[in-house]
Amino acid sequence: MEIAKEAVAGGADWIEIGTPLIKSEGMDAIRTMRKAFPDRTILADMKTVDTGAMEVEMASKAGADVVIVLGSADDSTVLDALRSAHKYGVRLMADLISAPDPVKRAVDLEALGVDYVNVHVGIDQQMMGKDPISILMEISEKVSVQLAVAGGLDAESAAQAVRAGARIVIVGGNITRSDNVTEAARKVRQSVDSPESVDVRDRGTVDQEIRVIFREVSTSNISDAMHRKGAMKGIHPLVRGKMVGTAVTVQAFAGDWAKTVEAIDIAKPGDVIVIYNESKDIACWGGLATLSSLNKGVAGVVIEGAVRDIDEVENLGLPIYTSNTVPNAGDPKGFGEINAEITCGGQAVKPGDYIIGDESGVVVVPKERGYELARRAKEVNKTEKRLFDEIRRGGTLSEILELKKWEKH
Ligand SMILES: O=C(CO)[C@H](O)[C@H](O)COP(=O)(O)O
Repeated sequence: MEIAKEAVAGGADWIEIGTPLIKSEGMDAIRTMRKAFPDRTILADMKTVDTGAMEVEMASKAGADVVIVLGSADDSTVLDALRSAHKYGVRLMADLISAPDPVKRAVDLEALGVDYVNVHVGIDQQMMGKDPISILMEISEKVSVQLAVAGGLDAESAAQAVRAGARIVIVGGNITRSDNVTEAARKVRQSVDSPESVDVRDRGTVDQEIRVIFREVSTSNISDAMHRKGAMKGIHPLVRGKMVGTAVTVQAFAGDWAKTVEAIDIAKPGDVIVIYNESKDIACWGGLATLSSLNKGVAGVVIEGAVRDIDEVENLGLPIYTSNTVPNAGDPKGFGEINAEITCGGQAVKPGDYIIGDESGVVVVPKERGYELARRAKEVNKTEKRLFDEIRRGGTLSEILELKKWEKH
């Protein structure tokens, strides 16, 4: 309710009751919003896939103005939902989420007579790098039904969406999980009203985008996004500093520092050297290796093993995370491997995996899930910012999360 009030203050015309809220609170969620916002359009995201007439009836009687049916539902469901919508005086929106051929389905749905077609990329799909704008552009050339658009939109993509032909812009997380909902809604409102004035940023390559996001989030956010996995055990910050990069791995053996130092020559700018050294009592890394790494633009070093020259490495400032420190080193004998799959801090690390370190420790993100987990960690980060804001207003974490209600039974 608070979020809805703040979003309306920022200029939202419609309030969408999202599917998770409907699943949690049922039709009461619609009734409550209808009562609180008599002059706003209430959109019930029922995502109806069967029994279209009954679900539209329920939502309309609870106070919805517009009800969402899945675009990929059978034609019989869409048609019966439409009959019910006409009977109860509400409008029907068909949502193209996960439709196998969204362009063709949009044409069909227009022919069936729906009031709106929603070009929607779902939250899980967004995490895999899908966005709705390109599909919207294609669809807007083929239909004249009013188009809505949803799927990870913010002020910038809202402007792109309007330029691409959307009449209704549905924004979820970038408003509801903002720490300033009114301001976030106001920015979207401005973009929708003056889309031509909004500049679209170049996000760079996927790897650049991943690194930017990992810089913005914490290792705790990433570990949450990985369902409590990914964190190295027994590895702590030695030289403090945020570290984001891709792994160059080293398997080293007790008393031998040849491969750890040769890895510096193989590393590219922005890489993190991740070392498993058999011994925690003989250092495989020190001041000279650290200075060499700085010359190569290495982003940081992680060592299960030992580091020495602590006064020097602290002055040099390259982020180093390790399990131990000792004064003595071994010799460069030449055993070991560079860029083999290793285990460091109890985590499997492959060359190219994303390695992120901060005050809480180090997490490993498999390279093939880099984009997805960066995006999911960002979502965790947004939720936490919102929770901080709510706790600042008074109350406790358990009250705000309704912990008792949601404990496992
Ligand atoms: O229906 C939804 C998810 O299925 C969301 O409401 C919709 O995607 C908008 O939220 P977001 O902007 O966070 O994607």
